[in-house]
Amino acid sequence: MAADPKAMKIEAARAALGHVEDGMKLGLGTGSTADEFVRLLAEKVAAGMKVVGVPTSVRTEQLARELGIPLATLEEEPALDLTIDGADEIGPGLSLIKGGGGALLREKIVAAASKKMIVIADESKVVETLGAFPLPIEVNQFGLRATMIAIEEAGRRSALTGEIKVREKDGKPFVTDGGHLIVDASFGRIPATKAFADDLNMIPGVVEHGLFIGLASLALVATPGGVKVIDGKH
Ligand SMILES: O=C(CO)[C@H](O)[C@H](O)COP(=O)(O)O
Repeated sequence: MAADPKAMKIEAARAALGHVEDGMKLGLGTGSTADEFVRLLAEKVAAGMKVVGVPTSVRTEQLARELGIPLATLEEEPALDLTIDGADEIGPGLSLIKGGGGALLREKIVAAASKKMIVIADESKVVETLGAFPLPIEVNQFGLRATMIAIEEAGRRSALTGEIKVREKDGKPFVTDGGHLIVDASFGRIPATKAFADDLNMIPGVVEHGLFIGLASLALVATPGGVKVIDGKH
């Protein structure tokens, strides 16, 4: 297989398609790798496969709609069979960092409403310890400074320090589909992932964070030598 990043994303997405069965209710992730899955799924739908997709972002909704995939909201289909999504980092036990595309809140809600979550990625996303990728944290706009201070304090309790900044797009604060802001925390390696995640969950202004722990059950990781299957124990 070529080491071209786009080709690797397509191969991971193609492998995920092998887990999709007729009649499934699917969570559709967000990002360039998830987009490749949506494109391949659309080909299957055009060929007669019956599925319903629940998108994790307005972006994915638009793509899936354009390509003719039948869609529902999570209100209409609150229990899903399978979610396929990308990740920014894949760590031990299939712990993940997500939110590089700013969709982490809906991605986590949809993954939690699914019997199974499969992560698709190229091998550059697999890490020994999460944290080289700045951790996206979705926060309420109200009380932003107080929330950022509380995030710094939570970091210090886990021996984590580093820059935290409000994500911008086109020179303005990036606003999520839910109307919140994203704070990216460049804390570096996060060994005590669960303890830090729990601490972040205690901050009232934190809507959700990009640490996904215990949600993914399988990762399909494209390498130049083929797609590697990682279960929850690597
Ligand atoms: O979490 C995400 C979006 O919120 C994406 O899954 C993550 O950023 C990976 O994206 P890509 O496949 O483009 O590398």
